[in-house]
Amino acid sequence: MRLLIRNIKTLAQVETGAERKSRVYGQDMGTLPCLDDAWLYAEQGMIHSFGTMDTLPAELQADETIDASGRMVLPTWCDSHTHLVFAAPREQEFMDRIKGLSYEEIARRGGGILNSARRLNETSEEQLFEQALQRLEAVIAQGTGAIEIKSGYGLCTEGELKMLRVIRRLKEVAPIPVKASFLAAHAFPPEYKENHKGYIDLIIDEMLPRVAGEGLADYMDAFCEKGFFSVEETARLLEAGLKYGLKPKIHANQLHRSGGVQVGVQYNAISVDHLESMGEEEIDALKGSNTIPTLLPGAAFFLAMHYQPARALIDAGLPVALASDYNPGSCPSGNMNLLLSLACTQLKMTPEEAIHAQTINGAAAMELEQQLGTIARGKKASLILTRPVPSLAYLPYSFGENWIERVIV
Ligand SMILES: N=CN[C@@H](CCC(=O)O)C(=O)O
Ligand SMILES: [Zn+2]
Repeated sequence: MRLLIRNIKTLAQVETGAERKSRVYGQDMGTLPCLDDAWLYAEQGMIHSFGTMDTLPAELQADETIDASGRMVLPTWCDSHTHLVFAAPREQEFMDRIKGLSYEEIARRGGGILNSARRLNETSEEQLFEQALQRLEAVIAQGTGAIEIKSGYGLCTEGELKMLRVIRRLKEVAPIPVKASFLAAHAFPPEYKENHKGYIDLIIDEMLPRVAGEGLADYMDAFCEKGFFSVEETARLLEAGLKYGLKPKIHANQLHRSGGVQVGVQYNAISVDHLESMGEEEIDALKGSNTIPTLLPGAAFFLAMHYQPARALIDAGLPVALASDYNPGSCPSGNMNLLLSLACTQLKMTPEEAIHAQTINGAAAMELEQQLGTIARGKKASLILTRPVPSLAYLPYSFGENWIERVIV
């Protein structure tokens, strides 16, 4: 299949140099390389060539030609943090929070993640797969071109394996890359409430060997948080994961300054995610590390918490990523277009910074930066074609409007 898109008003996030970017840091995030009045040619799903219309080769033959007059083309979104496999929504807790209960209180009363775990363990693999596939198709239609999905609602060996097998099936059928993270350390199940060591032993001695044995996970995750997994417990889990080749990618500093960022950096995590609760020490720890600070403003929005300090992280020269955190408790939306608006309005990121954070830096937070995240020769032709729009800034500006005409993955 050969595809030619011509008369593109703006082809955004292009890479023209010989060297590939692996991520974009700090103030460089403020500039988005674009070509106006452009064309793009793809063959067998890969970007073959692109340029400005005055350079379009006359002999180019295509099976499909799109006239993109007035429209923009961007790389698809890379959503590096989701909990897309779950059994049921939790709108009752949403109502409880409206009435004044906090997310932490709901969790202490056995709701929250434990509520999702009960429901998941009552649901068959087949049903979970069908529901998750529908959600995946819906987010692809909203522009997501790569996604990471976590386990973490099983909280027992069979439940965790069931979730990871669902993710494996999604990998097999999805038209986009899917990465899997093993998150048994999401909450302590009730029977281990007073025996944390017992649950961590179970994860390390029983679950991990089976997860690794079946090749079910790419990354090791843990919810490093007050009332959940301590720094010491997280360290033990990350070390165990590394022995099986699972690189860390963790939940850190959502509700408190938990030490999660520092322990993630210590174990060379691919990313530390959430970061609502940050100070200078955490930012210093990230400087000079390879760990990507991944911000999840959808969760801060939905839980009405304070937002992540994106400006301070960018000013510190860090390669900030944005991800949806799609899950039934803290962010029941995987819409990356809405996230773009939140990043600009609440985190005070510029549209250019937010686009870097949702494309190349999101790709890097899943180790997919060689395949996705920019418009570059040899990368996947994974593209968002907009409707006619006046400018790039219009995309986050017109929040809630569907400005996507077509997603090509
Ligand atoms: N905070 C931890 N985990 C998820 C939410 C899980 C849930 O509430 O179901 C998150 O990233 O926000
Ligand atoms: Zn999460």
